[in-house]
Order: sequence, then C-alpha cells, then structure tokens
Amino acid sequence: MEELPGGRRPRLVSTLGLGQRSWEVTLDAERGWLAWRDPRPPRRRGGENYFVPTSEIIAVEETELNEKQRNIGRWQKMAKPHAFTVYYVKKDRNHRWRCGDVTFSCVDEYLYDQWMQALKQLLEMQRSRPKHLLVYINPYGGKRQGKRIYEQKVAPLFSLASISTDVVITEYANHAKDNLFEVNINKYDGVVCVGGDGMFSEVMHGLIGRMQKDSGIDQNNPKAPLVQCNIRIGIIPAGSTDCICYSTVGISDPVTSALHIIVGDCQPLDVSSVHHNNTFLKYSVSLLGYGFYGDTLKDSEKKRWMGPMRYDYSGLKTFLSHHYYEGTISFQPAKHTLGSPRDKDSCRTGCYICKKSEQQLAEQHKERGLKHEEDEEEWKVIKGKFLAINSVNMSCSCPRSPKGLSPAAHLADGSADLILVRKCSRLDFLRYLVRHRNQHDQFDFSFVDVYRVKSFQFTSKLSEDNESNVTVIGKKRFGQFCRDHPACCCNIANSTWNCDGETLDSSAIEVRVHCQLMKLFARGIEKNCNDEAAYSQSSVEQSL
Ligand SMILES: Nc1ncnc2c1ncn2[C@@H]1O[C@H](COP(=O)(O)OP(=O)(O)OP(=O)(O)O)[C@@H](O)[C@H]1O
Ligand SMILES: CCCCCCCCCCCCC/C=C/[C@@H](O)[C@H](CO)NC(=O)CCCCC
Ligand SMILES: [Ca+2]
Repeated sequence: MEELPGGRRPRLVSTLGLGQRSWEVTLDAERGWLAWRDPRPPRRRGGENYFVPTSEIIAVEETELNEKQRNIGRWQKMAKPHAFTVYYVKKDRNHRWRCGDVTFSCVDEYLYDQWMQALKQLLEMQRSRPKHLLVYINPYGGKRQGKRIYEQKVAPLFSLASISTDVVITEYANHAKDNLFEVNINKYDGVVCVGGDGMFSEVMHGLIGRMQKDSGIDQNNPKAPLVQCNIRIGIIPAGSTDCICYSTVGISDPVTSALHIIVGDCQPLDVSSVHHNNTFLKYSVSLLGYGFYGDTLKDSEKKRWMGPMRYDYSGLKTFLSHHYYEGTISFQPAKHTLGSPRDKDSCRTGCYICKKSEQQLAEQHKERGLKHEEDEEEWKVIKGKFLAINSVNMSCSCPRSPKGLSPAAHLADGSADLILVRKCSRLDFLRYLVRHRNQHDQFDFSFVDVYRVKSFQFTSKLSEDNESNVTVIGKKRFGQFCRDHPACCCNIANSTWNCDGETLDSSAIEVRVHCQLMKLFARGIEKNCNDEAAYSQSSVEQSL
C-alpha cells in the first residue's frame, strides 16, 4: 500500500462476499484496523460488526473456494470468484487467544489484488515481528508433552505467519544454556523455550550470560552494571508451574503464547542477580524462596517422576514438618517506585508504574554516575525466625495461585517484594497459604511483613555462628535438629533457596534487582472491562 502525501496511509472500503452475503469491509491503515460489517439493518438480522487491529492480523492467504462455497448464494451465476483469508487474533475469555479466520471473496480480480497487496504490505510494516526464531524444547518438562505441544499447536502457527525456525530438542539439563554461548545469535529475532520455569531460566542464563561475556562484564562482581539483553524470549508453557508465562500473559496456554510471539509483543522484565561472597550464583525473575518454598522444591526434586503433582506432595510434607529458620535479612527499600506491595491495583499492559520507575532509576544512575557516587541508601536489618522468606520480582501468579505470592508486584519496576513469614502456629501458616488461592489479603497477618526492595542480603544464624566460630550445637552428633527439643520444629540446619525452581548451593546470598534487564514476547496482563483495579495514569496521579 503506497503512502499518501504527508505519510498518510489509505483506506480501502469495499463490498466483499463473506459466506452467503455481501459485507462492507474496511481496511484503515492510518488508524490500524480491519473491520467488516453486515450492511443489512439489525431487524433483518444484519448490523453485525467485527473489528481487528492490524497489529493483530497473523497472516493473509489466497484461498481456493470449494465447490459448495462457490455454489452458494449469488456466486453461482457469476464468474469464478477470487477469495482470500485473513487470519487474526481472536480474544477469548481469561486472556486466552485463538487464531480466528475470515474468508472474503469478490469477482473483480483487480479488487482482489488491491486487497491482497494492501494486507501484505501492512503485515510487512509490522517491524517488531520476528522472522527467524531459535527454539529449544525440553522433552522432559512438566507432563513430558513439550515436543507434542510444539509440533501440534505452535509450529503450524509459526509457519502460517511465515516464521522460520531452528529447533533444538534438548538432550540434557543445561544443553540450551551452553548452546546459547556458541550459536550465532545475531541470526535470530528471538529465542523460544518450550518447557517450564526451569527451562526459561536456562535460556535466560544463556542469553544474559552471553551478553555480559560479549561486553566484557564480570558477572561475579555483584555491583557490575549489567548489559541489557535485547533479544526477546518467548515461553511456550509446557512445565509444572509455568509461573513466568502465567504472570506475564495471564494464562498458561501454548496457543496464546505462540500468538504473542507472532505479533511481536514486547514486555520488559526485572531480573535479580544472586551472589555469594563475590561469586555469581544465579539470576531470578520469579521466586527466590527460603524455608517453605526452598524445602518444598528440594523434596520435590527426588519425586520428578510424579510430574507436576510432586509439588503438591512435597508442599504438604513440608507444611506438616513446619520447620522454621533463624537468620538476618538486610535490605534497601525501593524508594524510586510509586507503588507499594499493599496496593489494590495490579501491574497491567503498558503499566504506568513500571514506566515511571524505569525513568526514575535512569535519572538516579545518571546523577550518581556524574558524581561517581556509590549507592549508599539506607539498609534496614531484621533478625528473626522465619517459616518462609520469599522475594518475588513479579506477582508469581500461576494456576496453583491465580493472584500469586504478591498480587501487586510489578513486572518491570526495578523492585522485588520481600515477604517475611515469621514463626507462627501451623494453623496460622495454613491460613496464610490458603490466602494464596482466595481473594483475601495475604499480607494482613501479624506474622507476615512485606517490603518493596531493590536489593537484599540474607545470612542464616547457622552461618553467622560458624563465622563467629561458635560451635554448632550437637550438629554432628544429633543430626540436624535442635538437641534440646527433639520434638520441636526449630531446625538448626539451613534451608535451601528456591531460585525460579532451581536450588541454590549457598544459604547466605546477596540479591540485587536489575530493572528491565531482559525482554519477553508478551505484553503483560491485559486489562479486562471488569478489571477495575488496573493502573491507569489518572489513578496514580490521584494517589500522589
Ligand atoms: N533433555 C533434558 N534432560 C534433562 N533435563 C533437562 C533437559 N532439558 C532441560 N532440562 C532441565 O529440566 C529442568 C526442568 O524443566 P522445566 O522447567 O521445563 O519443567 P518443570 O520443572 O516440570 O516445570 P516448572 O519449572 O514450571 O516447575 C530445567 O531446569 C532444565 O534445565
Ligand atoms: C491449602 C492450600 C494451600 C495451597 C498453597 C499453594 C501455594 C502455591 C503457590 C505457588 C507459587 C509459585 C511460585 C513460583 C515458583 C516457581 O518459580 C517454581 C518453579 O516453577 N515453582 C515452584 O517452586 C513450585 C512451588 C509449589 C509449591 C506448592
Ligand atoms: Ca518488579
């Protein structure tokens, strides 16, 4: 479609055949939509109206009408019609997307060519769409359906959208990560992982690691300014929790995720770096959990054969064991962000809080850079006995917990929500866990504290004692439990950190949130009409 003077793009309005009738079809390239309308008055069952943003058109194809289609209605007496099918994103309930299609026809060959050319040009103008993707499939994630899901549900959509792919079916853990250090990454417009959170984590480590290596950044330095990773990752959910996909798309559904990749969505994501004694351990985007979630994960690793059910089994077992852990948490509050973890509003597509926070952080870094200053903002220190310490970079909503561990956490605001669940009774802890699944405020308990932070450190009592050379009471002779109260739940051993579903070797860690370090093929969770709580600029301004 040629541009009009002044950069304007034209409007095509035609009467085209659809089914047995003629419809008024409009392509408004300037405003970016395709619409088709039944011109009959509503009382004659007309007036139906469909509307698709051009950014959500997947493909257009020439179509051969079959005998039956050609013989219906008015075409039978006319010359052979020309037809084309437009494939587009059809939005269903609960953030589910499907590939819809509509076939238009006309007898005028010139009109047909005009439509085909205009639609094809419009598709070519969608510059953020990927053309060539590198795909990693974990055949053993979740219910071991990754390969089938990709082949049956995703590959046909990619080929419809003319996306070419190089597919690697992983043969061992860390295959994708290692491979990302070797491939010619510039060949690709994105990387897709088919699997769960663990598989995503592998791909993310490969990409961020590769980026730092190529830029000469030492990942072992906890204060190193990491280089942003601009190559987007797409997640096709085929794991056990699929929390990252659910929290960034609103549903864990392979077709929906494939369509977000095809239309070239982009959602920046905060990433936390985790260090121990100036040694890099891992990055995290969803949950860093010590105590309950660490113990659940550690136990569940031995039960991988159970598939996703292993988390329910190990979760129940960990809940019954009711272990708590002593330690010290120090953190720097995130003062740059407008939101707070107790907000009623959630992070949604185009989130204003995320945009503002990013600007604010960039300004702070610029000022600090000019003055060559270190970030010396205050640290708060909390010592205590905890059943769980959870740091989440995003809400961590997933099918097990639809609103997540911190419903108001933001995807890209440069902060994490640090949730401290202190020692309490089993019944109270159960009440807390139940609130992960219902609408009640999970922070409204005297034993739960939540802080929005930009960095934190944790040391367990055990490692503090070891460092100060205090003998660890009865550890060797009496196993891991308290010598004085063998029946109590005081555990003098350490828990392990659950880092996006992987265990960490060290309990003492240093964590820093890196604002928008990477990007996903997603757009955040879209606002629904009934989603009144979603942030808009005006709601934030009113609260200032
Ligand atoms: N071919 C393979 N053989 C064994 N392990 C693999 C292979 N490919 C990937 N992995 C590892 O499997 C681990 C788990 O995979 P994945 O995250 O896909 O599923 P999951 O653990 O069931 O789901 P979730 O992480 O959502 O709970 C990942 O950490 C990944 O490193
Ligand atoms: C009485 C009912 C109480 C039920 C409470 C259920 C609470 C479920 C909350 C789930 C929160 C998941 C947070 C995301 C963690 C992922 O990075 C990680 C890897 O996939 N998954 C787990 O660790 C899996 C963790 C699963 C724990 C059960
Ligand atoms: Ca965040």
